[in-house]
Amino acid sequence: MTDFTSLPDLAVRTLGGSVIAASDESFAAKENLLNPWAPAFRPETFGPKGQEYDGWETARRRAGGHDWALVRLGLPGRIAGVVIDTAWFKGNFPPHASVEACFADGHSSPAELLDADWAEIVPKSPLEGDTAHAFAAAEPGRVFTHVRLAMVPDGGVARLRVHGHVVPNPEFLTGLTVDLAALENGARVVECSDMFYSSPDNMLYPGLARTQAEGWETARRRDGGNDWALIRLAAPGIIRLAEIDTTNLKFNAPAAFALTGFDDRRPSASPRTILPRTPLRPDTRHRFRLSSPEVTSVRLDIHPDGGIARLRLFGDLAPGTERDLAARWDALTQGPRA
Ligand SMILES: NC(=O)NC(NC(N)=O)C(=O)[O-]
Repeated sequence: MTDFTSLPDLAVRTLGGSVIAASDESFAAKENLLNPWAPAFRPETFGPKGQEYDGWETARRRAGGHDWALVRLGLPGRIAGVVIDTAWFKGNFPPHASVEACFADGHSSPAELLDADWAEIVPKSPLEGDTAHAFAAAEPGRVFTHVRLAMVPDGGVARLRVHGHVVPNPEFLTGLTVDLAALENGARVVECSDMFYSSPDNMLYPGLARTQAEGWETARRRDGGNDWALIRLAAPGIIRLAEIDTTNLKFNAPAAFALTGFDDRRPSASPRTILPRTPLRPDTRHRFRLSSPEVTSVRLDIHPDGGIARLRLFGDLAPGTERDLAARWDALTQGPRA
């Protein structure tokens, strides 16, 4: 079962993940585990420490024991599955690996995390060389903030991907005007017409897109239709400012876009136009003040096709939502908030 790989990678560096400690990284840096790009390899790149790898690689253990790496997730969430990718590690992959996860509120140090309540989410499992192994996670209903990868006994792993559902801490949403479309607040693209070049979730990532590849880009459309993406918002809310950014899309920005709102709490309610079809410029951050009705999801139509670097939908939570978010957080983190 590998369909969880379409969920966001909660550990990836571009969402704020960090390898905060490791038992050893003699051959290759622990930070490589969370690189967003596909693992690369060039043979015969021998440095003073050996062949260079785009992954985490430890020394050959001679005294027993095993190696481990401690990862702070970029975003707290429910983990559906992990991918342990041994790409390019052919004679030096670990024969076994396991993954544990824990929840820690605040900003815990590696030492403090030793006492956390660790749950095994992937039991000790055999690995192959040069292979992406997808493991469904145990405990998919709990919110976790950290994971610990164990390589038994030693070796190299190119990437650790931790796919799941973002569960935002309500403390950072309630009483504030927030980006209701931000991945970090719990929004997600749930359907789209095309993701030929890149995933539409990219539009919801934090910060600015550095290149065209960090946004959403569709193939050239030849059928007279238009591309679209449906975004489930972080929470029901009223949108006050829409920002649509075509930065880096110089020759493949859409000619125009439109936003339509839906209220999934009232399935019989008709879709509401939030912004009618509006022209777009290439390589430009466009901003529009507005006041939408209460909505739970928004469809972005782009005409006819092309790329979008970022979509931001700033607004206020609908009344009553704050209580629901707090109740969900308390239930999934198992215990009342301080
Ligand atoms: N040729 C290798 O890759 N050797 C080893 N690793 C590195 N990085 O040189 C090893 O011993 O695991």
